[in-house]
Amino acid sequence: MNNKRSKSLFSGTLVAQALKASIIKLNPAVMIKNPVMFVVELGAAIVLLMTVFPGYFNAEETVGFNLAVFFILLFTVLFANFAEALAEGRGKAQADTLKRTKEEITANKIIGSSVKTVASSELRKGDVVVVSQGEMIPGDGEVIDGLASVDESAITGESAPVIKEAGGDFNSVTGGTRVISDSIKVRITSDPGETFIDRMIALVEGARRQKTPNEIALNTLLISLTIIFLIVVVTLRPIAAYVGIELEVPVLIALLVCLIPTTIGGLLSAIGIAGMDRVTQFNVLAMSGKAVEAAGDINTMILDKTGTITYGNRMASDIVPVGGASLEETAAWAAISSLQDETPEGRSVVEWIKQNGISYDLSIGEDGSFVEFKAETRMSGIDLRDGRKVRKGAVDSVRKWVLAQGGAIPHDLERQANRIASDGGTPLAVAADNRIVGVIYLKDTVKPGMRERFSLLREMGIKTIMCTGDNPLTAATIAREAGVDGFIAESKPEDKIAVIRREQAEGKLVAMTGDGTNDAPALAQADVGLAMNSGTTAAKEAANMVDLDSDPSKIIEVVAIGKQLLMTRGALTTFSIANDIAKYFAIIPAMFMLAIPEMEALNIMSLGSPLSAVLSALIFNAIIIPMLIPLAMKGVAYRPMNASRLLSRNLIIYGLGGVIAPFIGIKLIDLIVHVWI
Ligand SMILES: Nc1ncnc2c1ncn2[C@@H]1O[C@H](COP(=O)(O)OP(=O)(O)OP(=O)(O)O)[C@@H](O)[C@H]1O
Ligand SMILES: [K+]
Ligand SMILES: [Mg+2]
Repeated sequence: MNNKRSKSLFSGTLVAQALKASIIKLNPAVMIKNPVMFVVELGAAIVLLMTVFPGYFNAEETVGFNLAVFFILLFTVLFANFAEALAEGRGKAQADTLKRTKEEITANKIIGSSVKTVASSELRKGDVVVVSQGEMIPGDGEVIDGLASVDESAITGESAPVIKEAGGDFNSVTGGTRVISDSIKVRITSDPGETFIDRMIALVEGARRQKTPNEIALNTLLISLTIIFLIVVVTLRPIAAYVGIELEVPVLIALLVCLIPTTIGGLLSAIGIAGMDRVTQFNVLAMSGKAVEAAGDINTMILDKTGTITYGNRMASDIVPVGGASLEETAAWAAISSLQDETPEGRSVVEWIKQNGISYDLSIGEDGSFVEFKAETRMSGIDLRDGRKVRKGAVDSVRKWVLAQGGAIPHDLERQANRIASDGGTPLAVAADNRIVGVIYLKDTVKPGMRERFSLLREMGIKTIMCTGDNPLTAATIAREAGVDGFIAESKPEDKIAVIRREQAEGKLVAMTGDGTNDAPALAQADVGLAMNSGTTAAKEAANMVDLDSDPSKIIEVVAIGKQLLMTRGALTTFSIANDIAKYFAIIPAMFMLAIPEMEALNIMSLGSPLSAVLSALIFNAIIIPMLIPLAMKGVAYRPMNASRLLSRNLIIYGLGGVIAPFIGIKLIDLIVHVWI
């Protein structure tokens, strides 16, 4: 995984800021948002009162013990606050860097036929500005005229400039990035305060962080456990009193805190924040924590062929005449149909012909009207001024088009096209008027390592479906080569949304990537929609994640990060609850030994004294929180495997580990504590 923005987890300033924040967070009005920890804080307050006014509570003999309990409880809360503050701190640091790029800049706003200099904060949706070489783009928008190379490193961290041009899928620009050559006219698409950088700042700062449904469910469980143990402990006192055992309030509070799920209660929000942070470090902006979690639960992943599974720079690598045409004739028509086709495919056709030294009469194409490539028609070409029409495109589309013109299909077309397709290439048929003259061989290569990545996804139980506008034979070849589970060929943009709906109807969660305006509905429909930063504004607004590096295959890693987040939360919950159960067995005998020394037989751990046993359990309960902070922040070690194997593995490691750890920990702490008591 690339980690361009990664900062050290425990850098000095971050720790110092987090320490300060953990004290500020002691404010009960803030603590109440974390009910488990709020109970601990309340317990600390009660014990403090008993320490300060011992006479009032009949607690003269135990002032020292009470004071110790108070401090341990206070630190338990501080440790939990520190975990959260540390997780938040990294986002805050990142937000500060972003804010610097947001400083007020001036904009050249076009009003009528004149240009007026205004502050960027005065720009509103629909305004048009000119941005020239060296200037900062004053707001998010779409290029409506011109072409420029733009340095987007302020938001992407990537120093290589990107080309932005009017029309097509590369027209969106982001405020705060810089034009480094040429000049463009930009129509502003967002009002102040709602720009991409604003959203990014809010995201990394966690300002809009809301609890996810999973977190809410887990929190409800933790609160229920807390209430149950509160009832148990409160009723324990009269029951014990009935049989003649008097249990001191601080001891009962210590028992309560040991029993309630403080470990996960203290780390829960840090785990969530750190999970989102990992996605951000990976240069992907997730609009919500919910999106990251959904990524972890994905069952089906829809991937484009061209550019996602393959490199996507489909280049003409051969031209094959059919129907008795000569190579020169075929090449000439291929070139003329591509003269104004600015797609990489179109440019590569002209380039191939030039490189192979084939000359043709350029003037034929003069004054013709260009027919742009569209995913719907799967063709591009030109209508010549003499009335003739030239097309190139997907073989079945061109075939239909020629038949509609009253033409015939050469008998060798299918053989040549199939040969190219079964090689994994894309055949483009070339037609002049009603005659098919040949086939262009567009070559594309599957990115290395795809097969391994898809088999990892399969192990995680995720089905991959490749969607392509290409013909079934090419699609099948690439699908086989890349090792995807299924494919859909000759798919139009609207077919993607149909696939998503079909999968969702079966109860599956679906992830997809996209960049075009026509991907927007599908991106919105998918549970996880990852838009490319290079893509259109519509795509970026519909998606719940944006990849700043515009690498569609990153969706695979995003899913892994989501899984890791869910696993980390599950593992630490298991560990926390297992811990509490173990502490129960350590502390209960000690409590009763306090009242009835004959119960010494229960002291199986042979702890120093009842008081030191209680304190040791409480100290262990506190320090386990900071000890687990690195794990909460970095996530548990992640290996792709199926859900049930993962569950049993984690139950063994974190469940069994959670039961054993307190016995060892408490025993060790008791050896030290006992010296003082
Ligand atoms: N510039 C072009 N001129 C004419 N036809 C083209 C051009 N580019 C692509 N095609 C044809 O149109 C088909 C659909 O292209 P499109 O870009 O929509 O899908 P794709 O790139 O093949 O698939 P994917 O959805 O995986 O990106 C291609 O398979 C090809 O046959
Ligand atoms: K606990
Ligand atoms: Mg495409």
